[in-house]
Amino acid sequence: MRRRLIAANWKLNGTGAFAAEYAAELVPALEGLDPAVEVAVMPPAILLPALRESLNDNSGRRVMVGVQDVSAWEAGAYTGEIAASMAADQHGSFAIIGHSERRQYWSESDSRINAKVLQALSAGLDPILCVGETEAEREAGDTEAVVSRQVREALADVPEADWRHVCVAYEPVWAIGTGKSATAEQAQAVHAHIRGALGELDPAATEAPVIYGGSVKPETAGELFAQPDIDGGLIGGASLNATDFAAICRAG
Ligand SMILES: O=C[C@H](O)COP(=O)(O)O
Repeated sequence: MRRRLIAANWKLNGTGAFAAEYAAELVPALEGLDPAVEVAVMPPAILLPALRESLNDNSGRRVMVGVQDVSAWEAGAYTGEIAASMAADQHGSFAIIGHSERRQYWSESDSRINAKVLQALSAGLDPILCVGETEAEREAGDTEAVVSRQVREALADVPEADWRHVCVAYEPVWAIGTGKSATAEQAQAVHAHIRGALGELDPAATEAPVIYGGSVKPETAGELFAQPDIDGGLIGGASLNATDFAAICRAG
């Protein structure tokens, strides 16, 4: 049985006070949630210790935390970077890697993303690798080729024993923050294709969860997560409201 994961990506939002209020609201709202559903929140890295602490204060230990990016390097003269091992040291469990905003605004290449995935795995973080096509690529009929390339290159050299720690997020770029989610059928088709691409890399990789991100809302989550190859979600805007995020977790 594959893992099921609902992850929040706060992007560039939040403060210590927001983290405290969020934890106090989220933990009771998740009461009774199916224990098989993993829940993780990725605040800006500087807020990770505050969020972890606030979750613990509210007995919210089942909610895991993580970061939105890690450095491709382990240590050294890389000003402004945060190493995967530092996030793990602060009790992070996950790292979003290769988000389309990082690919777009920081020109992250598949090979740089691959280095980050391998850093995360060796530090003991579970990478959530983001892949997805732009609107122009979809219109040109290139969706499958684009996500196949991203999966193949970003997940090169993953050790066989580490596949159980890898998660892929399919995030069509045209659906991120636009209010225009992929339909359940569109997403399911790409997820099935991604699973095939994972299998070509390594038979053990087909068990990696593939989650969907892009304008997921409490009202749309149920239909998306009911698809056979959609194992959860990576939630941006709607995750900033703890009540909405908890409702999305319940649909997982
Ligand atoms: O990481 C999350 C995704 O970019 C989705 O963001 P969104 O839910 O605001 O569309």
